[in-house]
Amino acid sequence: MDLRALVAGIAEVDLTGDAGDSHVSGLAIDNRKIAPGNIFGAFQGSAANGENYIDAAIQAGAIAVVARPEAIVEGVVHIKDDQPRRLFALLAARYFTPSPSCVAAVTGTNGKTSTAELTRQLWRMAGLNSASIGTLGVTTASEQVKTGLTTPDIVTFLSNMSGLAREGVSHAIFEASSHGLAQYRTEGLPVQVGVFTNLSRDHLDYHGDMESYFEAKMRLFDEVLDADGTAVVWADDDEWSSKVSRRAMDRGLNLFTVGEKGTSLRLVSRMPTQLGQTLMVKANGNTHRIALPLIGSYQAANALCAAGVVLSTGGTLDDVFDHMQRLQPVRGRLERAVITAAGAPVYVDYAHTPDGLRAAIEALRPHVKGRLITVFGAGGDRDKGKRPEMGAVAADMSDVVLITDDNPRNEDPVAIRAEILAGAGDAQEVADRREAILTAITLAGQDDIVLLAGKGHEQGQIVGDRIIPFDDVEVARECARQASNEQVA
Ligand SMILES: CC(=O)N[C@H]1[C@@H](OP(=O)(O)OP(=O)(O)OC[C@H]2O[C@@H](n3ccc(=O)[nH]c3=O)[C@H](O)[C@@H]2O)O[C@H](CO)[C@@H](O)[C@@H]1O[C@H](C)C(=O)N[C@@H](C)C(=O)N[C@H](CCC(=O)O)C(=O)O
Ligand SMILES: Nc1ncnc2c1ncn2[C@@H]1O[C@H](COP(=O)(O)OP(=O)(O)OP(=O)(O)O)[C@@H](O)[C@H]1O
Ligand SMILES: N[C@H](CCC[C@H](N)C(=O)O)C(=O)O
Ligand SMILES: [Mg+2]
Repeated sequence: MDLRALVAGIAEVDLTGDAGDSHVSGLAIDNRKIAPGNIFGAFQGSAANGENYIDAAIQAGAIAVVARPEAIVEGVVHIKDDQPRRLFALLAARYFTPSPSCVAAVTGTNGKTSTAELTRQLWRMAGLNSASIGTLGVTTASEQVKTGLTTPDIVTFLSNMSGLAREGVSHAIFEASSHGLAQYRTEGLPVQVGVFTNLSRDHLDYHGDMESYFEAKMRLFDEVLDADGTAVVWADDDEWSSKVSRRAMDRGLNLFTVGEKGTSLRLVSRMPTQLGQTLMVKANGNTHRIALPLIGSYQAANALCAAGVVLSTGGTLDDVFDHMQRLQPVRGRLERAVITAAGAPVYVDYAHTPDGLRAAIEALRPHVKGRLITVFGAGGDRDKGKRPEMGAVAADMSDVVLITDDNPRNEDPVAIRAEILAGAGDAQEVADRREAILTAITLAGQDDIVLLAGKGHEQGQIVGDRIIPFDDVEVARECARQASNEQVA
């Protein structure tokens, strides 16, 4: 495609001479990734100003630069816009084609990865070639490739979407994080369904306050979703659900509400069983019984949101409810890592917000006869205000709490732990995560349950710029072996 064709109808650009005839060979938002013939997107970011790299991008062969009108672009085409990220996304979407014919997006503080993964599974069980893009990476039926972020940058996102379509994927769902939405990382391709799971405290370091955080999420329904699309809304978030539904209705979207207060899929009752739960769900006037093989009300919520997506994209009630009974667990979400020699199950969960921690503990509580022992920390370079709140939730709802490290990044781990401890009453502090896990496992008796929260599927502990290999599930198994050997010795 030449530059003239790429910008036509999207941007007003001065293409005097033969500039419009240049062949566009790709797009990049980082000058270090520019190849000859690329278009460079120069954006002002939170750590750097991309406009400072315009000259370097041109040196590397950029033929055009998308940037604010006031940026200085010399010698190549300047594609000017006050919102360069938005305009760049539109050009990238025209470049990276085709895309899967059916695309859905999920936003919310917690439950995005789970809802995306469960939707992918339900589509697949319906015989569709499906994929998801999110925290776990790009996932298809046969492989998983990490991207590093929940919502990848726009070039990675759109190039992956078109790659999936070329491989035959017809149905794709992606996680729209608030950072991703605010930075226009997922624009340009048609999105038929948007899901809202819930909103609670997280990422206030970036968004400032809850209203701004909420508004960032609402871009999904206000702008990203197709005008004739469907909003699947979890109806039981008392503070935010009705606001989301109203936004969706104001824009004339189809509304599909799910939950105890939902009307499209009404959760009538929920009974925990040993390895899962029985849901009674009312839809189209009939009540259906679903044996969901996942524990915890939060997993029921995510599974019902996933059902909402599939039902909004052509699935039938009977099929979807039947398939829900065969869902596989999502990696690192209430994953049972091991049962200790004493008989205590050890669960790994990705809870990294106060509300997530509450949800994970509530999920396990019906299964605890003795004590619930919770081990967790909080990530560095992230919202500090959530730390004492997480401490308070863990202390109020667990019988024993061990505070440890979770990705300190560039912060002092001692200070992070102190901030959690400020809300956590008489919680114990065990700095080293492996030692904390071993302590919990050694403490746990046959009626107890251990919860290792915060890292879920993660494979490393981020300390400064280093990533030290660390997998909660593996470490739990190793510690269980060690504790058992020490008992025998
Ligand atoms: C705060 C944040 O969201 N940062 C992300 C964002 O940075 P930014 O746009 O502010 O960019 P910047 O680093 O300030 O640089 C500005 C521009 O200059 C360019 N640049 C920069 C340096 C250089 O040498 N050359 C160059 O061209 C950059 O490519 C960028 O376009 O875009 C970058 C490029 O895609 C990301 O790498 C970066 O992720 C950082 C590492 C990060 O930690 N992000 C986290 C907070 C994040 O995005 N998390 C969300 C939510 C997680 C969840 O709750 O699920 C996610 O979606 O993962
Ligand atoms: N519907 C829900 N309601 C409350 N808590 C939930 C819900 N779903 C998940 N959680 C909690 O949040 C954790 C993370 O879940 P998941 O990975 O699905 O969320 P996410 O929104 O993708 O998170 P991230 O923002 O890191 O991408 C879970 O391990 C669980 O503790
Ligand atoms: N996507 C979330 C993941 C947090 C996971 C936790 N282990 C941490 O490092 O804080 C974030 O970037 O805030
Ligand atoms: Mg996620």
